[in-house]
Amino acid sequence: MQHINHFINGEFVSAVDGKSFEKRSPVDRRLIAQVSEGGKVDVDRAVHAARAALNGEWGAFTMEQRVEILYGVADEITRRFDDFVEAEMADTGQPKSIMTHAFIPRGAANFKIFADVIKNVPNESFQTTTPDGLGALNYAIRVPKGVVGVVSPWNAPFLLMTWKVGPALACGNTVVVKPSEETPLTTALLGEVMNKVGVPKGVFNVVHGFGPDSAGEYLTHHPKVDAITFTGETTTGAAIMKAASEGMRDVSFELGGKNAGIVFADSDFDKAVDGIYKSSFLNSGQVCLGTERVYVERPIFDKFVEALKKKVEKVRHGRPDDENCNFGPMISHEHQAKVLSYYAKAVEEGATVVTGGGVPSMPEELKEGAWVEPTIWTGLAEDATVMKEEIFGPCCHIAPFDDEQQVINWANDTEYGLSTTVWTRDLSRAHRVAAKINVGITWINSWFLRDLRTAFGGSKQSGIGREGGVHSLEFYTETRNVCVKL
Ligand SMILES: NC(=O)C1=CN([C@@H]2O[C@H](COP(=O)(O)OP(=O)(O)OC[C@H]3O[C@@H](n4cnc5c(N)ncnc54)[C@H](O)[C@@H]3O)[C@@H](O)[C@H]2O)C=CC1
Ligand SMILES: O=C(O)/C=C/C=C(\O)C(=O)O
Repeated sequence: MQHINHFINGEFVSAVDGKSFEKRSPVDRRLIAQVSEGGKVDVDRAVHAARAALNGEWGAFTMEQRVEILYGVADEITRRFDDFVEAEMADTGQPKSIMTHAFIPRGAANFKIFADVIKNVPNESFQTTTPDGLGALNYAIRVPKGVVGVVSPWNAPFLLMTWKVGPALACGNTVVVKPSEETPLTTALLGEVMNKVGVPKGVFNVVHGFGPDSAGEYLTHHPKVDAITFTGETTTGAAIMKAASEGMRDVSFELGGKNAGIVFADSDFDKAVDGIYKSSFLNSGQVCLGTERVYVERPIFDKFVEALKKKVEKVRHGRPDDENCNFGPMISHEHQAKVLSYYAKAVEEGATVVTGGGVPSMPEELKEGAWVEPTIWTGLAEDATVMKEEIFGPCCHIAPFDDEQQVINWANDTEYGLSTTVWTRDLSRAHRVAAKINVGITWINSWFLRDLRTAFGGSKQSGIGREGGVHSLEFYTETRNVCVKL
C-alpha cells in the first residue's frame, strides 16, 4: 500500500492536519493507497507556492527555456512509461492496451504539442492610419494568466489533467492541480517527473482531496487563483462557476455529454459497427465523448443491432494486465450503483434489453470489483430517462431512423452538445449533417480521432470555451495590446 502526499513547492508533504482517505482498487476493492486529504491550509500553501514561483525563477524563464523544459517533461514521462501505465491501471482498472496506446502517450504529447504551439503561433498586429499620416502600430503580447487552478476527473485522469497542465505551463502560468479523489496516482508521479527535469519549485503543485468542503472547493474559491480550468460533471461546473464569480476569474469548462452516433445505410458497415462499438464501450463507456444514443438508418437497423450485440458479447471482464481480458470495471462502487440504477430505469420505462443489463459473474478474487455488463437497449421513446441523462457507463440505446432531418432533430434534442459521430459514404451529406448538429466536435467515419491543434469543447451544457491549439493559448494567456504612435 502506498502513501500519496500532496506535492507543494517541489516537495511531497502530508496534509497539515494529518487527514487522509483511502483509494481502493475498482477491480477487487483492495486498498492501494492512503491519500493525504487537502484542507484550506494545504490549498493556501500550494497557491502561495505557485504565486511565488510566478514572481521568481519561473516568471523569469524565456519562452525557449519553458519549451525546452516541457520537452524534458514529455521525455521523462516516456522514460517512465511503465510506471505511468501501472499507476493509471491501478487507479482506473481499465485495460493496459488503452493506457499504452492512448492515455499515457497522450499525456506526454500534451506537453510537447503545447510547447510547439506557444513557439509557433504569431501574435496579431495592425497598422493603423492616423490624421497626421504617420500612423500607428498596434501589436499584441501574451502574458500568463497567473496561478491556474486545475480540477480534473477520473475517467482518463492523466490525459485530461495534462491536457490542462501542458498548455498552462507552456504559456508561463503556474498551476495547482486537484485531481479526482478516485485517481490520485499519476498526478503524484508527475510531481516526481517535474523535480527530475528541473521544473522550478512551485510551478506544479498538487493537492489531493474531494470536491465540496474539501480541496476542490477551497481551491476554486481561493482569491489568489487567477483562472480555473475544469473537466467533470455539469452540476460541478455550475458550482465552480459560482466560485469563479468571486473576483471575476476566467473559467474553461469541459462538461458532460449525451452524444449521438448516426449510422447511414450507405456507410461502410463493418467500420461503422466497429466505430460505434468503440464510441459506446471504450473505457467501459466512461468517456465524455462516448455515444449513449445510437441512430441507425432503418434498412440496416436489424443487421446493425445484431452485429453490435455479437461484438459486445465477446468482451472479457478482468484485471487490466490480464492479456485475455479487454473490459474494465466502473471507477467505483458508487458509480457502479448509478449505472445499474439506469439499467433498471431503462427496463422500467419499457426498453428491450438486447444484451447485458446486469452484473457479470466474476471469479471469487474479483467479486468485490465494480463490474457491470455492457448493455444495449432498443425500443425506448426519445423522452425516456436513459435517452436524456448522461449515464457514463458501457451502454447505448439504438433506434432506427428514416430520414436525415429526423435524425438531426433527435441528435439535437438534448441539453448537452459535446460530440457526434456520423457514418456515411456520402460526403455531401456528411458536411450537411455536421453543420446542423449543435455540438463542439463532429467526427465523420471516425470517433475520438484527435489532433491537439484543433478546438475541443462543448456547446450548451457541455462546456464553456474551447481548448486545443491556439484556443488553449487564448485561455491560458491574457492578450495585451500595445499601441505605438509612429
Ligand atoms: N467534456 C469533457 O471533455 C469531459 C467531461 N467529463 C465529465 O466528467 C464527469 C465524470 O467525471 P467526475 O470525476 O465524476 O466529475 P465530477 O464533476 O464529479 O468531479 C470532477 C472533479 O471535480 C471535483 N469536484 C467535485 N465537486 C466540486 C466542487 N463543488 N468544487 C470543486 N471541485 C469539485 C472532483 O473532486 C473532481 O476532481 C462526466 O460527467 C463526464 O461527462 C469527463 C471527461 C471529459
Ligand atoms: O482528447 C481529449 O483531449 C479529451 C478526451 C476526453 C476523454 O478521453 C474522456 O472524456 O474520456
